[in-house]
Amino acid sequence: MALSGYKKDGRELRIFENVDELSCNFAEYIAELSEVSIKERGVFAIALSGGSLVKLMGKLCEAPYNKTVDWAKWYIFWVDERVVAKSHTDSNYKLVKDGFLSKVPIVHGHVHSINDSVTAEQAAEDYEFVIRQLVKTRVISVSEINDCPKFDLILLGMGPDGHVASLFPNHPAFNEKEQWVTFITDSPKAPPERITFTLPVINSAANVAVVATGASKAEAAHVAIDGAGPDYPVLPAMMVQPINGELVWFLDIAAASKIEGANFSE
Ligand SMILES: O=C1O[C@H](COP(=O)(O)O)[C@@H](O)[C@H](O)[C@H]1O
Repeated sequence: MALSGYKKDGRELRIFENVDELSCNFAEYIAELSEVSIKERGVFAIALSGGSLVKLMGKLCEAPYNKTVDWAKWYIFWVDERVVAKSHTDSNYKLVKDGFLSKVPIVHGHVHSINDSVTAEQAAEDYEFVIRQLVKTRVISVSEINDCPKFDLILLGMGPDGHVASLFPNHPAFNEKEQWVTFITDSPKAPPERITFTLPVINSAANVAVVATGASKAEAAHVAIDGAGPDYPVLPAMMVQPINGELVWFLDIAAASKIEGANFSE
C-alpha cells in the first residue's frame, strides 16, 4: 500500500515505504494496463527503459502475473538504448533480457530491439522505421493529436541529473521535435553513443510511468515535480507531460523526501 498517493498538477504520485512495496504496486499497475489494452486493442505495446527500473519490474515474473498476464499479446520496445553489442554489459537489451524477457513467455518476434551493428545515427533511423511499420499495422496505436506513435505504456527511469530515456539536461536531443527516435554520440553518462525516443513520442503515450528510488534522486524528483527554481536548468523529467495520457510517478520515501507537501502518513 502506498504511504502516499495523490494527484499533483495532473500527475499521480505513488510514494512507498520501500522498494519491495513499490515493486508490488508497480507490477499490479503494469498488469492492469496490459489487461485493459489487450481487451481494447488485442495487443499491448510497451516501451522499457534500462537502469534500475528493470529490477523493479521483477514481481511481474512471479505469481500471479506469470500465469495471469497474456504475454503472447505483448510487444516490447526500448525507450532508449546504448549503441553497443547486445551481449555487452552496457546494453539495455541485455539488461531486460536477463532480468525480464528470459523469465516470461513473450513471443520472440514481438521483441523489437535496435540494430547493434550500425552507427548510432543509422540505428536510430532503422528503429524509427520499424516503429513506423508497426504503427501502420496498428500494433502500435497512433496519437489522435499528432502523427506520433501512441504506446500503451512507456516506462521511464530517472537519473540523479533528471535525465529520462537518453534525454539529458542541456543536450540538444532533448529539444528534438521532428524525429520519433534520435541519436547522441556524446552522452554525459557512459556509454556515449545512444539512441532515444524523443519527447513528442514519450508525451504521446497512453500511459507513462516514471520510477525513481534512492536519495540520489531526491533533488531531481523535487525539481521535476515541484518545478525548477532559478538555479536549475529545465530537467527532461519535468517535461514528461503526456498530452492525452496518464502519468504516474512511483517513488520510494528516499526519492520523495524533498517533494513539497508529500504526505507520508497512511
Ligand atoms: O542511462 C540510463 O539511465 C536511466 C536511469 O537509470 P537508473 O539506473 O538511474 O534508474 C535509464 O532510465 C536509461 O534507460 C538508461 O539508458
